[in-house]
Amino acid sequence: EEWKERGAAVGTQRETDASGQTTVRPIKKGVKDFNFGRTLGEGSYSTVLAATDRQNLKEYAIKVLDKRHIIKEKKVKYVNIERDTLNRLTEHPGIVRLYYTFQDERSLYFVLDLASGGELLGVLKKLGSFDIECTRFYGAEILDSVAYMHSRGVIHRDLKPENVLLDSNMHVKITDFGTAKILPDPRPNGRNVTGEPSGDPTDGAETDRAVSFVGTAEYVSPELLRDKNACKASDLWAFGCIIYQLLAGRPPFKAANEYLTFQKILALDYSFPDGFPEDARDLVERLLVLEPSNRLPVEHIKSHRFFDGMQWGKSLWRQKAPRLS
Ligand SMILES: Nc1ncnc2c1ncn2[C@@H]1O[C@H](COP(=O)(O)OP(=O)(O)OP(=O)(O)O)[C@@H](O)[C@H]1O
Ligand SMILES: O=C(O)[C@@H]1CCC(=O)N(CCc2ccc(Cl)cc2)[C@H]1c1ccccc1Cl
Repeated sequence: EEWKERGAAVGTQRETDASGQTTVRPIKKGVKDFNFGRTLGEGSYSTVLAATDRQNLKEYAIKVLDKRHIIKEKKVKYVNIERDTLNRLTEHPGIVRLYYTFQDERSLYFVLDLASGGELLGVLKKLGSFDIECTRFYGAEILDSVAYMHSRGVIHRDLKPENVLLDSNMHVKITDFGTAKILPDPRPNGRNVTGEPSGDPTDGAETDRAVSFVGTAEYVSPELLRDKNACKASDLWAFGCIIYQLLAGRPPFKAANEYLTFQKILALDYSFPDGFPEDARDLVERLLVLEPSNRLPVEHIKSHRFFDGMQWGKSLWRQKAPRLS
């Protein structure tokens, strides 16, 4: 049962011995169960390879981490956070799913959904910017995925187009949970247990230990810069930056270096290019708000006029992705 709640091994195998005694055990996969293919990308501590399961011919992305490098760089904590968050986020189409973990003497392996469409950032760079229809669709899928994460007590903390991957049907697959914040299980007494940002700035704050992580400069929220506290609303700040960037082709806060970018964020120093769509502008203005508790909560974002007519829930994920032109 332990492995089930960890969610890491999704398969089970049944073995019946001579005496007819059947035991059900989690499937233990290993390197030899896969044919490794092309390199999909490299991280600071990882290499991600395409791989095929030799039994069911399913294709996966396998993230390989070198143990010595992880230990040397003191990143063991991030490995455990990535595993724990992925084990919590197992029931949503917009989140890269973890199927198995295994290891050998040199490496750790995470067997993940293959997102063969690459990064949203790559598509955005190629097109320059998105039209309203594409921004609505990708905004909706990202928001739906963030809402699910928050309902499971996970704050991503580094949302950005680079971490929004695309699957073979060009639907969203959010990745990179090594720097996420896992909230203690929601307290029953009056806390906002639906996972909605209660706007309470200490909601998910890392009050128990010094925050060592700050996200990517352009998407970092003011509260993280000011009080070193990330909360669910910090992901909604990043979401606002992403909506702006999809339509404008650049993020709202970008300066010559990180320090100047942080100054712009803390001063809310940004402006909209001419022709920026009115409805989107109104939405972004309600998200890029310095006080986390004054940001539009998820349910209000879903009913904002920018998303008028959007089908939320399962049909969002069943519809065809709009052609990116
Ligand atoms: N599930 C996946 N499917 C397809 N490609 C992936 C998948 N996960 C990661 N990649 C690609 O592999 C590359 C490395 O990803 P990885 O998460 O290992 O490191 P990273 O988070 O990008 O880098 P860093 O660790 O420095 O932040 C990325 O460019 C990403 O686009
Ligand atoms: O939680 C798990 O899935 C197992 C549990 C047993 C185990 O030993 N590991 C590896 C722990 C670990 C983490 C970092 C380094 Cl550098 C070395 C070992 C975990 C592991 C195995 C493979 C891939 C990732 C992880 Cl966290």
